[in-house]
Amino acid sequence: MDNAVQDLPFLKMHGAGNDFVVIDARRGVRAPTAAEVRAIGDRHRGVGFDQLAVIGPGQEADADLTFWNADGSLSDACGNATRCVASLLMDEAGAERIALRTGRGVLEGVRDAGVVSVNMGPPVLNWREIPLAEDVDLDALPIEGAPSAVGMGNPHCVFFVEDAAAVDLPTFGPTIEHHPLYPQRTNVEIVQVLDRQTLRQRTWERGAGETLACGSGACAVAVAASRRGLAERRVSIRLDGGTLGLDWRDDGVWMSGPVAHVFSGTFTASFLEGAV
Ligand SMILES: N[C@@H](CCC[C@H](N)C(=O)O)C(=O)O
Repeated sequence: MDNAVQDLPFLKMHGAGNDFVVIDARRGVRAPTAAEVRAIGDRHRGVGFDQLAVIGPGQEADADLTFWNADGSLSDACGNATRCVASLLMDEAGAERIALRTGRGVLEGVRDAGVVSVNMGPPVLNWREIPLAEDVDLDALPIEGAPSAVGMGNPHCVFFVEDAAAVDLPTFGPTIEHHPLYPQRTNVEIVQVLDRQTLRQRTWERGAGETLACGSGACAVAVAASRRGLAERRVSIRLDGGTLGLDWRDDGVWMSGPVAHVFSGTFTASFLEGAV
C-alpha cells in the first residue's frame, strides 16, 4: 500500500468574520491529523483559521461534522462553521434544509431568502452538566458581577458589562478560559446591552483567542440575557465581524447570519509532510 502523503483540497469560509478551513472528507479525501491541523492553522506558514471543520459521510444525517480549534483542540460545537457547511451542502444538494451531525447532536440548517440559520439546540443550564468545578468563589473573579454559565454543546462564560470596549480581553479572556471553575476551559463572552433587542458581544474563544464572531457564544449570550431579564428571546447581536440574529424558541436556539466561501485551494503534500 502507498503511504505517501497526498495533496489535500480545502475551502476557506467565514461567517461574520469567524473564519474556517473546511475539508470535505466524504469521498476519497482523508481527514487531517492533529499535527496537520496545527500546521494549517498557522497564519504565517499555513492558511490560518479560528476553526477547521471536517465533513464526513453522514450517519443518521446528511453529513457528519468534526471541529478543531486553532490550537489543535477539539470542540463539539461551532455555530458559524455549522452554518457555513450547511450553506455549502444545501447548494450542493439544491436543497433549502439539511441535517448535520455534530458532537452536540444532529442540528438542522435552513436557508430562507438567502439567510442561513441553524438550530443549535436547547441550552444546557444545569451547572452539573456544563461541567463546572463546584468549589470556586465567583465573587473572587476579576470583574464585577457573577457571570452566567451556559452550555451549547461547548462551555460559555457570559459577563454583562457597562462598556464592552473597555474590557482588556486579551488579558481577561485567558484568565477566565483557564480558570479552575472550568476544568475543560471555556469560551468567554463580554456583553453590553444596547436595548432589549440589541446586544454587543466580544468573544474570547477557547483554543482560538479573540475572534470576530462566535455563533455558539451568541446563542449563549441570547439565553443568558433573556434569563437575566435584560433582553427579549429574539435579539440581534453585534459582533466585531458582523451581526447575528438569535431566536431562543421552544425547540432550541436558532442562529442566523452571513456566510462566505472565500476561496478553494490545495495543501501540498510537501507542506503536510512538514507537520509535526
Ligand atoms: N466559533 C465557534 C465556536 C468554536 C469552538 C470553541 N472555540 C470551543 O472550543 O468551544 C462558534 O461559532 O460557535
